[in-house]
Parts: sequence; structure tokens; C-alpha cells
Amino acid sequence: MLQGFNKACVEECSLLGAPASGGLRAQAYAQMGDWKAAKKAMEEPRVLQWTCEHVGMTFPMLVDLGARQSSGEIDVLNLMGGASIMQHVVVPEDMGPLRFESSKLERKELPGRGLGVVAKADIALGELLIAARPIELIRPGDPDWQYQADMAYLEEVLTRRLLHRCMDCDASCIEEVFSLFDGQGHGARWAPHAWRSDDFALPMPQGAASAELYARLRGVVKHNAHRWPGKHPSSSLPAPGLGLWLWPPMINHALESDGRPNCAHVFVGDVMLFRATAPIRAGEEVLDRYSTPLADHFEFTLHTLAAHGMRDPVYEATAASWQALQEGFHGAPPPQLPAEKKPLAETLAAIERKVTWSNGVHSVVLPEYEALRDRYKASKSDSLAPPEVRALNLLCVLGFKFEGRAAALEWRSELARRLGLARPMHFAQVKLWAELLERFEHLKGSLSSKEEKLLEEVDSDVSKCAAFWTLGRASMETSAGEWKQSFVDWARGSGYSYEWFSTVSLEEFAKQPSEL
Ligand SMILES: C[S@@+](CC[C@H](N)C(=O)[O-])C[C@H]1O[C@@H](n2cnc3c(N)ncnc32)[C@H](O)[C@@H]1O
Repeated sequence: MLQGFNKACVEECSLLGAPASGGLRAQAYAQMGDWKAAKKAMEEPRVLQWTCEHVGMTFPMLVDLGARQSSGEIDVLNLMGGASIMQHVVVPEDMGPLRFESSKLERKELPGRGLGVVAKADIALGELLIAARPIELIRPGDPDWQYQADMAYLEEVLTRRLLHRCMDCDASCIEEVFSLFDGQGHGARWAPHAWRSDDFALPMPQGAASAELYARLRGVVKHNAHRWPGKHPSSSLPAPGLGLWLWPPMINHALESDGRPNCAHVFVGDVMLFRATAPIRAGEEVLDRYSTPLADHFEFTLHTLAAHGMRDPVYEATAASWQALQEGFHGAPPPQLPAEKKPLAETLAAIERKVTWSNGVHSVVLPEYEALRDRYKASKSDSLAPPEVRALNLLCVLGFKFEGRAAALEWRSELARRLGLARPMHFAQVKLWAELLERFEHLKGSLSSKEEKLLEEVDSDVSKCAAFWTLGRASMETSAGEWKQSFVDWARGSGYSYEWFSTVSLEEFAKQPSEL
């Protein structure tokens, strides 16, 4: 009974006498994630008492919390605190079912893209769009997870877990999973079995254990699963998990021709949160971007697109232009790129060749660093291409070597600024600012005047990120101490570490003061 609920079962429950009818419907709706309907059923005469006796004393409270959360009443800062306590593995269960999809969103058929999410009414910058716990999540350290397993392996494991749930007749899981795109054309969605009301006695879906069921599940996983930034429980080293959520993968990918994505997401423990990063007009499509803005090779993004069966001609042309420049293209720069990028591409390519040959940055000399620095500064723009990410990562290490820690702090801040322009409020940006703040806190008392100034910027950007992600606003009204601890602990502790700056020890870093 516990996992057999679906819409047909709700109809069956209605045939019973009160208050059992209301109580079972409340339970069924709760199982299906429809917390508002569950609450309505709970309000029928004598149902509250019936559920306390037959389901549990805490059930009415859970339904009440679920209903409030599904109306958007979600205290994000509190969730971040909860996730930090749980080592970012999960948001504690007693914090509620956390299932919210803004009533301003609808799923619509879109030419050439299958289904997508479209705004039904105007959405303001910062509005919460989605909060969701996973349907299924593979975490590092789980018995079926493997150290250094690649994505194909994790996809396989996730598929097998979903298959088991289908075979166990987890009706709501089956309905949710097969409402997602399975990669086999954008027509009507496939279902293992059309559920009927006479299926009330936990039906075994037709087609269960068939090769078709497995292949469809594999397709759903391939096209909809999200990488989850986990850590290995014993080593605490970053290690990816893989999960399937319901609403998050309904959002399509913003191609370059669509402009910047208008939403962004973060993981708070196992919960995915989406907010609008720009005002979205009624009728406009809500778009995320599936690739990371920190991709340091075009191939990463091209691979992500290919895995989804998509092409992005503008991105491909940009990639080809940069590659032509880096491979020593002579003559005018290819049309996709401004002329100032050419010297940067050439200097970067020369330094990278040297670093590869000599197996490290130790062979790079000061004039090379200066050339890269000046050429980067002369070529700044609002976008952030993979070679620019690589240039900024190199400048950070080389800046530390030649100019000291203040230069490294400045280059890392520059990466965060560029990220903010390219993909506002992306988690990578939040993470970089929070990590910078940690370095500054460790250096407190020994900061140069330049570093003090940079700290002000970092502090202000961390608070902007916090205001956005916790409240959906541009600034915090509460005093600094109230939010900082929870937000910064969450941002530092979750997600992956990134490049040299994340790994150099605080002590080694502090030993390289400079007068920059
Ligand atoms: C996670 S699903 C997104 C929802 C999906 N469109 C649906 O019908 O349920 C990813 C798939 O949607 C399609 N898709 C997403 N963004 C697209 C875009 N910008 N252009 C074309 N197809 C897109 C691709 O087939 C991709 O594999």
C-alpha cells in the first residue's frame, strides 16, 4: 500500500466510507507529492483523528508543512544550515518534503525542443521557481557506487535502481519517471502500463522486466539525470553522484542564440533549488544551461550537447575560431572573435606548450606571465570562453609565484567577476566568492591595503549571492552575522573544489605576502 498510490488509487479511496476515505486519500496524495490536495483531504470531518490513529501522530504536521512548502513558503537559509549539519548529503527529513513548482510555470510543447517550461505570468528576478528532493540519488559511498566510476557507470546504477522501483510497483515513481523525455522522439510519452482503477491491488506493470522497460529507463536517465556534487564519506574528497529530480530536467538548455539563461540552480544537500536570474515575461521559455561556465575546454560543452542529441552552431563556430587562433592561424581572426583575442590566444598557447613539455608551471618566466596578464586585460569581455578560463587559472598560479598572494586573490576574484557576467548567480560563482572569503578570514590582521580593498568587494559579492539565493533579493536586510554563518558554511562545504586555488593550503598561501 505504501508505495502503490497513483491517481487511480485515489479514485478507489473515494469509494470507502468517511473518515477512512479522506485519510487514505490524504496518504495517497502525500505519497504522490500533492501536498495541497493532501491538506484538503485532511480538513474533512474526523480525518485528522483517523490519520493520527492509523498513519501516525506526525503525519498531520508533515502534511501541513508540505502544503505550505508547495505554496513557496521555504526558508532557504534554514535548509542550508540543515544540509551543512548533514555534511551536505541530505536536507534532514523533518525539514519537510520540499516540493514546490511555481504556479507561474507550465509545461508546453515547443517546436524542435519537445516539452519545455514556459512562464504563465511575469516572473521577477530572484523568484523561486522550483524546490525538489530527488526521485532517486546515488551518493558517493553508497554500496552500488564505485570510486572513480565514470558517468556511464553511474547512469547504469541509477537505471538499475529505478528498474527495481518499477518492479516493486512504485506507482508514483513510475508516473514521474515516465513523464520525462526518454530520448526516443518527442511524441507522446511511453508508459510501461496504462494504470487503471482496477489496478488498486498493486498491479505489476505490463512490460515489467522487459528489455523495453530497461531501455526506456536508461534513456530517461541519460537525458535527464543531474550530476550531484558529493564527497566521499571516508576521504571527504570531491566525488560525483548522480540523481534524478522531477521538475529540474523539464527545463530546456539555453543555446548561445537564446542569450544568457534566465534561471540558475544550486544543490542544498539533496534538494535542487531554481531561481530566476532575470525577469521572465509571461510566454517566455525558462532556460538553464546544461554546461558549466567553468568548462576549460570546448570539448566538455560539445560533449554535453552531443550526449543530449543537440547542436549549437554559434558555440561550435566560437570553438572553431579559438582553435584556429591557438593553432597559429595567420591573417585576420576568424569572424566570431574580436581581434584583441588573438594575442591572448597565441600567448596562452605558447605558455601551455611550455607547461606541458616541462610538466609544470615552474618553467614559466616573468616576461611570459606579464605578457599573458597584459593580453588578458586588453581582451576582456562579458563572455567567458574555455581558453579564458584556462588563462585565468594560469594567471592565478603565476601571479602567486611572481607577485605574491594578493595577485592570486585578485586573479581568482577576476574569475568570479567574469563568471558573474557570463552566468549570474551560477553556483560556481557563489562558491568562488565564498572560498575567497575563507582565505581572507584566515589572513585577517595581515592584510595589505590592496587586500583590504579586495576583501570589501568579496564580502559584498558574498552577501549579494546570499541575498539572491536565500531571499531572492538583491541585498540582505538582516544584520551580517545572521545569514553569513549558514550561507558561507553551505557554499564552502558543498560543490567541488576547483583548481590550484582550492587546494593550496591556507598556511602556504599566507606565507606569500606581497606589496601589490
Ligand atoms: C532534460 S530534457 C528537457 C525537456 C525535454 N525537452 C522534454 O521534452 O521533456 C533534455 C532534452 O530536451 C531537448 N532539448 C533541450 N534543450 C533544447 C534546445 N535548446 N534545443 C533543442 N532540444 C533541446 C533535447 O532533446 C535534450 O536531450
